[in-house]
Amino acid sequence: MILEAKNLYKNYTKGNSIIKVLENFSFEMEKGDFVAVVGPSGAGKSTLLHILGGLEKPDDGFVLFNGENIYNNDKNLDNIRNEHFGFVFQFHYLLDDFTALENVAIPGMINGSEKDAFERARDILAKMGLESRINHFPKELSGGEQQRVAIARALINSPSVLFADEPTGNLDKDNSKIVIEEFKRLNAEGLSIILVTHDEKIASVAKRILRVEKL
Ligand SMILES: Nc1ncnc2c1ncn2[C@@H]1O[C@H](COP(=O)(O)OP(=O)(O)OP(=O)(O)O)[C@@H](O)[C@H]1O
Repeated sequence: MILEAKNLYKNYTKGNSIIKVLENFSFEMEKGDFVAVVGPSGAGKSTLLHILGGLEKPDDGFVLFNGENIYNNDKNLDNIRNEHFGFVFQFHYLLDDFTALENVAIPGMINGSEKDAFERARDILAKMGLESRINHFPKELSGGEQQRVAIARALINSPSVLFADEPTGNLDKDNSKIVIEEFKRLNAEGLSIILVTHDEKIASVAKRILRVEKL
């Protein structure tokens, strides 16, 4: 199993009230799986994705990556996140003053040489059909192109699991389609993907649908 959640609990407190988000939630994911997380607004989809991706600690329970408890120690968690996990969000968060190529290469410099990072970035962008856009700045790209650059950036350190939170939430129909095709291609190449969406049509491209309910 590449990713497992065991008996997760998560509450938030807002003033005097407690918002229960996860209660004894367990989940297993095999390598190469493609899971779409769907459910009503406020059901806890993003919270679950953040907990599974090592971005937010559960109140109780475990998250295991390749059998290892990711929240065991902070340094280990940083390593797992940087080396094995990739993230794509609804907004691309690209750096305005850097080109598409630089945006993708920069996080790749943590784990290798600058030259390698640029070569890998060029490669990934080319596979996404963005070869002619590598020297463009984010504002010179369409919404779909920007999001594909953000996906390329998430892939620069060759993650084993890609976490995506409403990656098409900000895109029109045509661009959503292009981005979703990209996820399908990456999954076909062996990447494990977990994707939050409220769009059933997008969820239908996944291998498996995980429905979360509001507690
Ligand atoms: N940091 C926080 N502090 C307090 N409450 C929070 C916090 N983060 C999330 N919540 C609450 O937890 C619940 C689950 O939120 P979450 O964003 O995970 O839901 P979601 O299913 O992703 O919703 P949406 O589809 O609207 O994005 C919501 O009621 C939300 O208001």
